[in-house]
Amino acid sequence: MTKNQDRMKSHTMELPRQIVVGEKNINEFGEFLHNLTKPKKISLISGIHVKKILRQRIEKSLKIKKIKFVWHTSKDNQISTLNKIQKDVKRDHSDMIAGIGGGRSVDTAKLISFNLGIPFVSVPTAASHDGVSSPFVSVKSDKPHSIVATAPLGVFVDIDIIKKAPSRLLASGCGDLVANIIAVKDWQLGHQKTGEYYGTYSAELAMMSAMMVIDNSSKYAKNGLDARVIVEALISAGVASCIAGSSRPCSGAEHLFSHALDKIAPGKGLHGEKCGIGSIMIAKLQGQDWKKIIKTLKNVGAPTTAKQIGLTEDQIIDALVIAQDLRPERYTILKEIEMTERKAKSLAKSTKVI
Ligand SMILES: NC(=O)C1=CN([C@@H]2O[C@H](COP(=O)(O)OP(=O)(O)OC[C@H]3O[C@@H](n4cnc5c(N)ncnc54)[C@H](OP(=O)(O)O)[C@@H]3O)[C@@H](O)[C@H]2O)C=CC1
Ligand SMILES: O=C(CO)COP(=O)(O)O
Ligand SMILES: [Zn+2]
Repeated sequence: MTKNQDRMKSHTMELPRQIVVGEKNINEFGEFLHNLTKPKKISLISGIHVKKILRQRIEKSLKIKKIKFVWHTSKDNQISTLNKIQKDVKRDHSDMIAGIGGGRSVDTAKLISFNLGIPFVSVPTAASHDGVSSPFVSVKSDKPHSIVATAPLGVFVDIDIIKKAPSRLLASGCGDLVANIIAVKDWQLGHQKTGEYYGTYSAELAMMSAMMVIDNSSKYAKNGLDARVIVEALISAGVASCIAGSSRPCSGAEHLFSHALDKIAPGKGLHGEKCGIGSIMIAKLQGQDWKKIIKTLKNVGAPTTAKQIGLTEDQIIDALVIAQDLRPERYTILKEIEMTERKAKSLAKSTKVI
């Protein structure tokens, strides 16, 4: 095998075996699982709001297929919560796990699946970010970025549920998609400057998923967001990460900014909202059309200023200053400039983020 082929080999990861995106199809969840691996017992991980909405229909679909089930509640991102759920899931002796909900529940299922070596399926109930089909998990630790776990064996989406989720979550998903424009540009820069692997196909797939929002955003401003387009774009972005073997096509300096805010102002704003705001400022540093990013985010109802997500000027400035140090091995445009407080303030002001 040539050196390049070998490098390519090391850069790909498993992909979901089956992705179903339907409408009012939650009653077919049991059949989906039966066709996937014929599980005898499944551990269901969800939050309290989502469980209330879906419990009846999910249980009915499992009973029809004679799949036993145990529910587990994901209430926060704490490692202690995850460890407790993992201990309980282990006692289930199930042969499948499901993460049902937003990123928190899907991430919890993803990490427990990886730790216990039990396959999992992702059942996103909100199109809020691209972790739905990726192998990456955002764990709360001193390393504030995602780590590799395992991709879902299957992804099951009921668009009707996504549509009925709080609209803020769908807008947040758009922010995470727009971020790909910045991330790919940073990946190209890293490839030029350090010779790191650059996967054209996965980069173009990530760009395509971002353009699905950017090209349609004025239509969304008039007629509302198209949940199917956005969730399929997020799935494509997650698949792009799988193919790239890293979050590189979907995470550049704008994500470093978001992770910095996770440290500076935990709980303020959704992941995709912070990435969207970071995209505005980093686009300007990259010489990209940052005004077009503001227009897109406004069209989809995503925040474009610190104030809109309860952040102060100083928090934005501090996040820009520390961002690159959170992941020194990931080359981004922030490595090309010394981001002082003065420069950070001027950048945030000139893009109307503060
Ligand atoms: N793996 C990855 O690549 C990434 C992972 N993440 C992680 O994802 C999490 C953020 O995900 P995000 O989705 O933004 O936030 P959450 O998963 O915290 O979901 C936000 C809230 O929305 C609720 N919700 C979800 N779906 C519905 C619905 N259909 N109807 C009503 N309420 C609903 C949830 O309810 P309930 O409480 O019942 O769950 C929760 O209270 C963080 O933990 C972050 O670390 C972020 C980026 C990337
Ligand atoms: O959020 C992600 C991609 O959208 C994951 O990226 P990170 O690797 O920066 O956590
Ligand atoms: Zn993201």
